[in-house]
Amino acid sequence: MTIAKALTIAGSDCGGGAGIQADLKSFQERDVFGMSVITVLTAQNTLGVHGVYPQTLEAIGAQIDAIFQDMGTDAVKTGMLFSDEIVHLVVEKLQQYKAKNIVVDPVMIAKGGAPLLQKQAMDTVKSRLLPIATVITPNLPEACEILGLDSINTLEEMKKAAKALRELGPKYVVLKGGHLEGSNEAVDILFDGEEYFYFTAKRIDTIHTHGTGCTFAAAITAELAKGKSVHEAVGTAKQFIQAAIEESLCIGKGIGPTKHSAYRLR
Ligand SMILES: Nc1ncnc2c1ncn2[C@@H]1O[C@H](COP(=O)(O)OP(=O)(O)O)[C@@H](O)[C@H]1O
Ligand SMILES: Cc1ncc(COP(=O)(O)OP(=O)(O)O)c(N)n1
Repeated sequence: MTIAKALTIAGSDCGGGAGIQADLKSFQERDVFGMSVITVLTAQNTLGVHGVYPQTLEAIGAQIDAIFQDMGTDAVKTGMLFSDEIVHLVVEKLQQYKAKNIVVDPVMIAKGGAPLLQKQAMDTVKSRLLPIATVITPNLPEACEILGLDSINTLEEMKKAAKALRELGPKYVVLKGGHLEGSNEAVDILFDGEEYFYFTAKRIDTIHTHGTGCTFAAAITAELAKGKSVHEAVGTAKQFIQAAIEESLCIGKGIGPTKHSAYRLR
């Protein structure tokens, strides 16, 4: 019996809503065998990030080696990489093992405002990580940070930003519109270098959106691992995250997580 395999290289969210935990839940829901490399432990809950504890480069490198020297992967997602040294290491290892189907979620700031990527790492993300990506999935604040823009406020500005992001080297850009204000719709734009594709869903009125970015990018990764095209993968991931937000969970005192099993249980 064979099964598609996906690896997440990301931070741990002990609260279970984002990071490694959200990724593994999403892989499982999409019937993909999930594996993980933990870059950073966070002490985190629905109220915010209370501590960040990076793992040693030795520990991160050994986890990546263990997976690629034995099981291999059909797709890889990167999430919270935190420091310049970790970004360098992950890029080198992914190149060494010729990893395919690399989904880069350029995680920078948590919804509560906590920094998840040190400022010094930004140049390396741009010059080394984005160029090896098959797909990148920035949200609007991340796109602004990468491109040095003050804000992105309209779909036209999103299109321009997606084009500029693609010039940094990834094959596909999925620019997420979850943060676009004043719209009844949550619109994500996929740009493949030639055409723009719109993935549109009704905006759900809830505060419980902790981990939406991780969950969405993990669902894309799972579909790529199964051999789906990027367009198909983004379409499925959009339905997956929409269901997860529609049934999001009022757990904890702050911004609750989404329900990863919602799409499967419909
Ligand atoms: N309130 C919402 N209703 C429907 N979809 C949403 C909502 N908020 C975010 N999304 C969708 O969730 C996915 C993750 O987007 P976003 O929240 O922008 O990412 P991040 O968690 O990285 O900030 C995207 O597909 C986005 O369109
Ligand atoms: C460990 C860890 N990784 C990533 C994030 C950011 O997750 P995201 O899906 O962007 O959701 P929010 O945290 O912004 O709600 C995280 N918080 N922790």
